[in-house]
Amino acid sequence: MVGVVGAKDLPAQPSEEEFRLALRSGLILCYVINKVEPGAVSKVVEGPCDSASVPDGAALSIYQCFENVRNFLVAVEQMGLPTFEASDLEQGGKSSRIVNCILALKSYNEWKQKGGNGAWKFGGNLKPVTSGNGKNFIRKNSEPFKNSLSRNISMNETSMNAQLVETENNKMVGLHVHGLANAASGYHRVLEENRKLYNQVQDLKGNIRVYCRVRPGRLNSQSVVDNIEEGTLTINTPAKYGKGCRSFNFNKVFGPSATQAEVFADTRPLIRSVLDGYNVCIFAYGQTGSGKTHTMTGPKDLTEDSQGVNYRALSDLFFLAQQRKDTFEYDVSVQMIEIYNEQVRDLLATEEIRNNSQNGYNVPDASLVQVASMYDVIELMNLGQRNRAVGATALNDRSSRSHSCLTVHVQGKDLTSGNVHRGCMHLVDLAGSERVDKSEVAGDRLKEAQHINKSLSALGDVISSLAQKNSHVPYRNSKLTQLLQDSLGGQAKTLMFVHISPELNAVGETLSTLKFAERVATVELGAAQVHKDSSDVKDLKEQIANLKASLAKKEGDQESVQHKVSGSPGGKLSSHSPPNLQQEDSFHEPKNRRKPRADVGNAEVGKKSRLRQKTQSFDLDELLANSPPWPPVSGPGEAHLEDDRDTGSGDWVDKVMVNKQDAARCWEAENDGISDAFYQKYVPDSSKLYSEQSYTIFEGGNGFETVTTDGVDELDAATSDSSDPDLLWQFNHSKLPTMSKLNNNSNGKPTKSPDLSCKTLNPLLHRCISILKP
Ligand SMILES: Nc1ncnc2c1ncn2[C@@H]1O[C@H](COP(=O)(O)OP(=O)(O)OP(=O)(O)O)[C@@H](O)[C@H]1O
Repeated sequence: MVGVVGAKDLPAQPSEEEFRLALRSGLILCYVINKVEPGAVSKVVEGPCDSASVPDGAALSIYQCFENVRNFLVAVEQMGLPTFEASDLEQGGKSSRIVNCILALKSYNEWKQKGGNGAWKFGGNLKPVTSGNGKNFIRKNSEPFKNSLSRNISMNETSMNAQLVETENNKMVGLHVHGLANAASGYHRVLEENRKLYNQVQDLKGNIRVYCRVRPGRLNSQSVVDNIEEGTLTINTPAKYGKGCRSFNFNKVFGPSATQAEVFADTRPLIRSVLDGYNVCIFAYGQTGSGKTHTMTGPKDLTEDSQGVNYRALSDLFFLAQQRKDTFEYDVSVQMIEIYNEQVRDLLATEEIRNNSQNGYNVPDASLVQVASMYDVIELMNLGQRNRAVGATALNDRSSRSHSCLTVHVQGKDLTSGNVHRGCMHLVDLAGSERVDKSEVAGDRLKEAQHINKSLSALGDVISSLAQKNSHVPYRNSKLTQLLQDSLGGQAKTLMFVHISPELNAVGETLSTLKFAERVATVELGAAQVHKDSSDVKDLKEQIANLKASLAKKEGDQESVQHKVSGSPGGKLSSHSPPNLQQEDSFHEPKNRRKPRADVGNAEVGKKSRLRQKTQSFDLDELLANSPPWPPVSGPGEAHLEDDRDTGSGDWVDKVMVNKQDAARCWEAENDGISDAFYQKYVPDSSKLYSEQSYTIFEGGNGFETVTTDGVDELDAATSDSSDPDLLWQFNHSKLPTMSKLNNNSNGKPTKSPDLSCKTLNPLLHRCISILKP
């Protein structure tokens, strides 16, 4: 009988929607009875059954229950329904089992419809007593039972008829909702398109991209996050911070349930950029314990799914490089450093290189390790992680006490044109800001916290200056800002992941973090530029090499003639030569100089044992210079240009950040005898310190020399700026003294190596040319 109702009112092959509605209203009971034969139901079962009152898969369970009561019970249990006594259902023949199963479900539905409070108990009053088919089952039963059964059935019919009416209404509502959903999805499409366009405009302007990630809340804590929608995060601010809701807009907001893969998906295009020769910086910012390390590296127990941005970025890089292998040959190497208590430390050094020097800026040699596969990278990153300064605070039992930076250098050679692209990527996990009272730190931890907060505040100052397009940007106030200078003030593509903790007790830090992040998003870096070394440049370099060789030869000849004439090494020609050029005369490159990256090798090695670790001259300047060292002159309207101009806009000079004020400081430092290796390398000519058009080059042993920009000719232009990367690379790295060498100097005073920057190159080339001119 029950089946008759179903047969009358339901189509033989209901649509998914009809099935769903029937499921919701309980009509499915009739339907299932009616459609007992396999196929009819199973087809629908595979469709969506997003019922509010009957969980997904209910239909499958109902179907299964015809076969086996135990299956039904298991399915019911799997659906999260309360279980009931199997004995209630198992007795009797197939039909009685079916009826009981159905009544059990029916009873469950009714209980749900009434609000589902308390524990559900099987409310069926049917006691199956006989075996046989359904007809026998009903016919053979006692009068009271029959009455009870027919009462039940007629009640069911009435309620089902009512439910059918409701179903009609539901259909109408369903259609209406469907229309609304369509409109909403259209609206979201428009929003998405707007956001894409907005992002494109931002890219063109070179804005720093900001993605916000909300960590899952701690157990039993109240969340301040009111709403997350695409790029908007709304925070419920408590009275203390001006009660109400405050919204923040970012390029993207990831909620607590966002997976590592989802977070990385929006970062992926940047990885492609590195291979195309752009500089990229991805850094994680946020209060301590807000999830920075989780995003950048992953949790302590790492699995493939939980790997953070660092691993995924490198993995993608190798994947893309492999995809392009027919057209490009890539060479990838990595460095890992940390800035701990304002000291830069190498995280990949296999020996203990922890700095215990007392004299301030003391940087160990940093290892640049060529990698050929993810395997290499994972090994290195594990090593780096182990070496990282980590400590427990009240807010995070594995708090990073330093800023860490994984730098990836990529050189790609276009196999067709011979052009070389150089990209560099900084992946920075900043130490978390913390309120020392909250994190309950003391002693060393307190000192660390103070350093961390100080450097983050220096970062804030830099961001403010950039946002306001100030002429002076105080990069030099911390190692962190020096490290990020290229990325914040150069033509890099920069992405900041800002992290927040959703707990109410962190709302103060959350709001200030979000305000800071909004500020960061306004910083315009100018459109990023690709770093490409064309074959023209290669020709020029060859010419320079020839000139150098000829110069060396000619000078050697002249000197020997001079010796013969004067009989002394301090002969006439020599004494008239500019003092530092005497030191640099033949451009001999030191034995330990870094090889041009093209010589380093290619990315074919894949085994652990073949990791090649090169320890080389390093300090922060070098780290910075290790990014392709020739970002071209900045685009118009950029705040940092001012600083560049101060220092002659030369890219390399830009990197060492010597501006007038800094130069003055260098000079003071020098004269005060302050042992500061950073300054020691870049000692200005005091007499020319404030001359508008003068550029300082380095002490050559006998004094200082200053080169003016006047009369820069074509050759200068070709060799002094971004177009001559390899030379700059060599000179920057070859002639700078290593910090370890500086520290080991027997008289305790650092040696001032003669240095050659792009600026020193120009007069030398002039000189080459003048000497070589007939
Ligand atoms: N999105 C997330 N999903 C799951 N767990 C997370 C998430 N973000 C952070 N956590 C967990 O929260 C804790 C703190 O995260 P994490 O160490 O990454 O914070 P942090 O910002 O790097 O802190 P600090 O600045 O002190 O180093 C860790 O146990 C981490 O696994």
